[in-house]
Amino acid sequence: MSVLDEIVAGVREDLAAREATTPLAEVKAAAEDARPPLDALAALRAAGVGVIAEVKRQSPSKGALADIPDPAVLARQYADGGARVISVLTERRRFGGGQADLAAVRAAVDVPVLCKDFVVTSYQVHEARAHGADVVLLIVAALEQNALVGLLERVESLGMTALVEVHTEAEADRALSAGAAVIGVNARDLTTLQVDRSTFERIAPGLPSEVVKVAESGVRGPHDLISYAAAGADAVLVGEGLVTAGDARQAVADLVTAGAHPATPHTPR
Ligand SMILES: O=C(O)c1ccccc1NCC(=O)[C@H](O)[C@H](O)COP(=O)(O)O
Repeated sequence: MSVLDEIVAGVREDLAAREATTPLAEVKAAAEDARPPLDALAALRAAGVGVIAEVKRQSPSKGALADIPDPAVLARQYADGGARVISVLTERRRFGGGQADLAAVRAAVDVPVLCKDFVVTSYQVHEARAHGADVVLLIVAALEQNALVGLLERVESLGMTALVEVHTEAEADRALSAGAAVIGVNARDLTTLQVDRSTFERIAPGLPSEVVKVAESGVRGPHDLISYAAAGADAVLVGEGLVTAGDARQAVADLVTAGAHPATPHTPR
């Protein structure tokens, strides 16, 4: 069983427990009552290379990364530093997150918020919206094509944006045929957990120019953002490099400055 399979199996168990206590109708009603979603697509299409800053306590590859007792505090630092979107890892078993983190971050900032989880059913999409998500991650490797198409439609029908994550050219083709407008190329191989930044350089040039391209994983400082920008990134998604920085606001601001610098390559979408 791959790491991804193990994570998804745990997610399904946790999901079954939530479904047993909170019926879908209740989650849908909460989603309808939630503050309307922010336009993350517009935010990601803004000039310069944007920063998606992630609330990440721990990970399968690194174990414990940061004690984050109040994700709202960290999210405010990210927003003050100029993050365009804030990503919240809501998976519990391997990342130490939860839906409550998402709701806390949503209430604390005015930028779009990404629900970063291993979404396999529409229940989770409604749940994400109910907790204030504006963007939902869909990982191609975790989904059959019919499920990917259905979940993407569900995300968009609720007014949110789907960030569709790929690791290979074949997955990128599936994301495009599902209709993804925002594609994240994750440099972390979900089998070995190794980060190889050249994955983005290999896959991004094959994506249509109108697709928003997000480089995920492996950004440890402005030089990595600039390399990803040179390969066509519109945004970078950063977790470890920010949660382990002494000053999260400054670490985001340094990336944002690099992303906005006239010498940093970027083609407006
Ligand atoms: O981070 C992991 O170890 C990991 C393992 C298995 C599946 C997903 C994983 N991470 C999720 C992410 O995509 C990253 O949190 C995100 O891209 C930020 O990466 P980084 O800046 O390298 O922390």
